[in-house]
Amino acid sequence: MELQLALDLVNIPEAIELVKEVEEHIDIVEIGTPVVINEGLTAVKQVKEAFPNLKVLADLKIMDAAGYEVGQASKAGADIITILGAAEDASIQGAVEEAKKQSKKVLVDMIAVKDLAKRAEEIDALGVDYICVHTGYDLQAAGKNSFEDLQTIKDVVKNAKTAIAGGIKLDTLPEVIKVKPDLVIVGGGITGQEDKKAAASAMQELIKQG
Ligand SMILES: O=C(CO)[C@H](O)[C@H](O)COP(=O)(O)O
Repeated sequence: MELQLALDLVNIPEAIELVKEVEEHIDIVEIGTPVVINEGLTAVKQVKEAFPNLKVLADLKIMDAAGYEVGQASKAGADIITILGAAEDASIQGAVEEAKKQSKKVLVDMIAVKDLAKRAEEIDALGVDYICVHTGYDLQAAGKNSFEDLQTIKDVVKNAKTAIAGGIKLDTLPEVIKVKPDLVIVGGGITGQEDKKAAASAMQELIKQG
């Protein structure tokens, strides 16, 4: 099980400072969608250059022109690129094809997908690397989470790794770990803490214990 730090509400220098604090406790650093919107793919490039030993995920949440966008993110140094589960199969296939060419990985974000089991099964057959259940900020605000959804996709996904994101904190992490995702994605649960290093370290420890 790996730990991904999601960076959403920072600029590039802040992202680099934050990763410095926690780098020994994380496996993947995510350049979040708001950061890419604000700063462009140069955020991916600069973070990858600063931390060549960490995997960098570009959270582009691709919906169309997938092959091209995966290509651009790959050029910038992303190791993993996200596409939406709601995208057309042709787009997901395009993303997978380009990622394979570039020796990169594709994570499918299932945010807003209604029939999770059916879509996860379909997407799993398209050869993606990760399928991620995700409660975004707008539904977190309404008190929702994806903990039950993780089991739903684990029941049908046979090939891809499974991942979960959305409001995971130290006190809810044990509930997530019980379902055994391959990847746990945490933003505010680390970045919103006074002692970010301690939060990341405690999460890493729980994950190691499985
Ligand atoms: O993709 C995202 C929002 O769309 C976030 O990166 C993801 O939800 C993780 O952040 P947090 O743990 O703060 O919810």
